[in-house]
Order: sequence, then C-alpha cells, then structure tokens
Amino acid sequence: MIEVVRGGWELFVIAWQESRYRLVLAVVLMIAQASAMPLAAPALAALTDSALAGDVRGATVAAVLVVVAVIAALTAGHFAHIFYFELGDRAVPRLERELIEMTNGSAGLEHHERPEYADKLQVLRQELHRAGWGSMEGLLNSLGLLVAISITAVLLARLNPLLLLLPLAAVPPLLLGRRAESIVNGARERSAPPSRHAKHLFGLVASAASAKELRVSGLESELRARQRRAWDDASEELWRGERRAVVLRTGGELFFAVAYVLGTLLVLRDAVAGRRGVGDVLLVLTLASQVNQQVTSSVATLQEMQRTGRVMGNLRWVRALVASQAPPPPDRDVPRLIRDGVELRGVSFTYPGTDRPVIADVDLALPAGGTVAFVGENGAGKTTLVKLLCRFYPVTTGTVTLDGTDFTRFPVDEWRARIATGFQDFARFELLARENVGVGGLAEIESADAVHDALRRARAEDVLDRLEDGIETQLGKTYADGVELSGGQWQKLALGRAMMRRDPLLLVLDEPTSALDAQAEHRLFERYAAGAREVGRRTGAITLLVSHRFSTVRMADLIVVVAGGRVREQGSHDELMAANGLYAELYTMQAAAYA
Ligand SMILES: Nc1ncnc2c1ncn2[C@@H]1O[C@H](COP(=O)(O)OP(=O)(O)OP(=O)(O)O)[C@@H](O)[C@H]1O
Repeated sequence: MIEVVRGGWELFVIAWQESRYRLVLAVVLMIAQASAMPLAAPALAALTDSALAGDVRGATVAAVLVVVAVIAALTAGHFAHIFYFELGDRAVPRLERELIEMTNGSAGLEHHERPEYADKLQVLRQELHRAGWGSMEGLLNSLGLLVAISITAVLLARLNPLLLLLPLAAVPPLLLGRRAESIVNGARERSAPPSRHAKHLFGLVASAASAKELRVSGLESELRARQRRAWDDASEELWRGERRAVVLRTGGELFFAVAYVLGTLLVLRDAVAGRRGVGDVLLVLTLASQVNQQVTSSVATLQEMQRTGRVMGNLRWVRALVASQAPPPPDRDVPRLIRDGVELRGVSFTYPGTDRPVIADVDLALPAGGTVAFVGENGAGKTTLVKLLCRFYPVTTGTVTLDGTDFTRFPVDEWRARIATGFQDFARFELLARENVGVGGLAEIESADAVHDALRRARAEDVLDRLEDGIETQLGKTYADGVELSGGQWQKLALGRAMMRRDPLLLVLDEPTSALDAQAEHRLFERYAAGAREVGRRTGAITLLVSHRFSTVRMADLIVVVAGGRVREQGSHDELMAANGLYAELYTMQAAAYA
C-alpha cells in the first residue's frame, strides 16, 4: 500500500510540474463529478416525496437539482478526461526521457549486465505508457472516489448506521483484488526471462544477419522449437497467474453482492412497516447501487494504482542502481596533454553479476605518446582492459592514473570526449553515410570536409566508390533507397567514425579491422601507428591497438601480452622475441600459420 501511495504521489508531483492549471482543473472537475452522483440521490428522494405530497414548488426545485447533478455527473468527467489525458501525454515522454537518460546517460555500462535490471526494464518498457496515461486517470479517479464514497457514507449513515457496513463490505473485494494484482505482477515478472528469450530467438530466426549461419547449420527448426517452448513457458506462467487472480476477484465481488442485498432488505423492511417513506427506499436503492459501482471502480482504480506504484518503484530501483554507479564527484579537469602516461596499478576486475575476476593484478604503464598493443588469445581480457580505460566500468580493485592523478577524479564525460574508439563490435548506424561517420564528432557532423578527412585518415574512402550519392547516400536496408554495405565496409565507416576526433588523448582500435586479412590489418596498423606517433609527440596521446593477431602489431612501441586476465609479458617486439617466451612462441606459431 505504501508503494501505491508513494507512486501516486510521485505521479501527482510530475503532473504538478508539467502543468499546474491542467491538474487543478482536472481535480476540480473530478470532484464535481464525484459529488454529483451521490448528491443526485437525495434530490431524487426529495422529488419523489414532494411529488407524492403534491408539493409542486418543492418537486420543481428537487427536479432542477436532479437535472443539474446528472448533467454535472455526465459532463464534468468528460472534461476532466481531456485534461488528465493531456497530463498523461506530458508524463509519458517525460518518464521515457528519464529512462533513456538513466540507461544511456549513466557513466558506466554496469547496469546493462544485470539480469534483474533487464527484467525490470522489460516491465518498464511495457508499462510506462500505462503509467503515464492510465495512472493519471487512476490518480484522479482515486480522488473522485474518495469524495464520492465519503458523501455516500454520510447519506447512508443518516438513513441507518448499519448501512455503513455496506462500504465496509467493500474491503474484502479490495483486499482480494490487491492480492490478485500482485499475483499477476509476480507472474509477469517471472514470465519476463522466458519471454525475453523467446523474443531473442525470434529476432535470430527473423534477422537477415543470422540467416546465413542458421541455414548452413540447419538450425531453423531447432530454434523455432526452442522459441515456441520459451513462449509457451512465458504464456503458461502468465495464464496461471491470471487464473488464480480471476478466482480471487470473483470471490470478492460475490461477497459484496450478498452485503448489497442485505442492506436493501434492511430499509425495505422499515418501509413495509410504515416507518419510512418511498423517498428513503429510493434513496437507499440509488445509493446502494452507487456503492456497488464505487466498489467496482475502487478495485479497478486500486489495480491501476498498484501498477503505477510498481512502475514508479521499478523506476526508483533503476534510478538507485544507476546512481550507485555514479563515480565520486570529480575535482580535476582532464589535462590538455599527457606528460607521463596512463598507469594501472594492482588492477583487478570482475564483471557485475559474476564472481570470477577476468582481470587480475595488472600493473601496466602506457607511456605518453606511445603506441601500445594488447595481444592475446580470444577471451584473454584485452577488450575488458580497454573498457576499463574508457571508464565503462570502475575497476574492482587497484587504481588507474593519468599523469599520476586517479582516473576517478576526472569528470567521466570529459575523459570520454578525449578518447576515440573503433571497436570490433561496432554499431551500424543506418543513417546517411556522412552522419554515420560524423556521429564520431557531433560538432562536425554537417561538415563534408571533416567527414572526408576522417575517412581519408581511416583509409576508408574507397567505401564511397560504391555509393551513388557519395557521403549523402542513405545506408541500411530498413530504407527502400538505403544501400546495404558489406561487413568490412561497415567496419571501415566505423573506423572513419573513430577518426572524427582529431586530437584524442587515447585512440583505441580494438580489432576494428577484423574483417581484413592479417596483412591488410598489419599495413593499416602500421600507417595508423606512424600518424599516431606524430600526434603523440605533440600531445602525448596514446594509441592502443588490440589484436589477437601477433604479426599485425609488431611495430608497436610496447607490446603487452595478455593471458588469462593477467599481463604475461611486455616489451618491444625485439625484446619479446629475444626473451623467447610466450610472445615469441605464439608469434612464431602464427607466422608459420599465415606463411
Ligand atoms: N559483459 C561481460 N560479462 C561477463 N563476462 C564477460 C563480459 N564480457 C567479457 N566477459 C568475459 O571476460 C573475459 C575476457 O573477455 P574480453 O572480451 O576482455 O577478451 P578479449 O581478450 O578481448 O577477447 P577477444 O579477442 O575474443 O575479443 C572472457 O572470459 C569473457 O567471457
């Protein structure tokens, strides 16, 4: 219940901040509507009694009151609806914006790794619209119901205090309704993992990217069967919850129906004994039927508000998780130049939600102006080290310093603005070719010169040869006129994107050339390294090349051999060959394989 009140309050505050006058008008109209219906009942009773007594004036006044009350009841709600719908219209984008900002605008990626985060996000994505519109309605309905129930209760108590038990009879259906809702919510959360899995499998089966592998491996029917099973599991979970909920809700409503009949009989008995007039009988019949309707609405509204409470609770949870990852407040600016370099001391790292460190006790100095290569087998930990240097995650233990100052003392955004990255799992932005590259340096996205220059430095200009409208060509097959590129061409554009930043302090190329053969990769890296050395001399910028192909990075100033999350060896190519250790062994083995 606390969650319901808290969620309702948060929504009320949002509505207040979005548009005070709409909220005030909606509340006033809602209260007018809510009081009109119960007040119409005594007016109707007075009309009946006056008419039976031949009191024309009294009957006319009562009739006017009835008409006014009925018109208010019918129209005020309608106008209130317009206002709260508009409020919902404003609340939904606001909540969505907050969610987007929280999930993408946070410093790290840690929250993306947590399964409970994925579950909550799935529920949030499904329910956010309802929270915006439905809950705004629910919130105002609750207010209206509160007013209506209070007026009805006073009128009933005046007839016979025992009739006050009638609204009390609403408590069991309410409680059972709440229980039913939490059963359905539980089922919804339990069904989220299989339903996500089913959607993932559906995406695999339906996507062009995986079609080739599926055909060759003959996986289509296996994946379809697995998708069906996952979907069935999710549906079964949901149905089980819904079935139990229906039984509970029906039980609650039956309970109230019995109380309603007993209440009506109570007043009828007095009327038959001549202790009450026809007006009172009419009054109790009208009010009792309104109580019935109020209870039904209360259950529906409470369910709506429980959903709101849950959505707001989930939002709060995500907010807290993202905030808990926020680095301590920075107190230093990122320097314009690197003087000494970046140093990792005793660094270990364990991915969130796992318990095995994938980086262990790493001590490493990346010298200013240097070209450093991380080499190692698949899964050695190279990309993870890069992610730590990009500050996607905080280190679990140890420190990373830039010119002796702890990384965490610099604003993370400022540091990110000074790095340029080309990743193996690059994004395929289906935009104009100019924008696809230009997003690497948003300030210059409109500049054809800047984009051409970046492509030239990435040695990726040849991709444009295939594009009829040059850099203004729409890319991607989601567009009728979009041009689809090969994997290597997408990758070259991604490299161009990395080159949009002209003076990064850290340039990371994490196997951005995996679509190329070893020799082409080697030539490219060599040219990057030559250019990077030149820049590095001026600004101390560090270039980081990552590859599992040893031969392609032999020109690096410092080669770091990563194995099992540890630095096994480091030095120049010649030093490492002379040491005749793991590097020499793997280098020789790979050279023989490529020969
Ligand atoms: N998001 C993640 N959550 C949990 N474990 C992860 C995650 N990403 C990577 N790992 C694990 O961390 C280890 C190191 O992975 P990493 O990607 O750093 O290796 P790599 O050396 O870059 O490999 P590759 O050459 O294949 O890209 C692997 O065992 C991998 O399974």
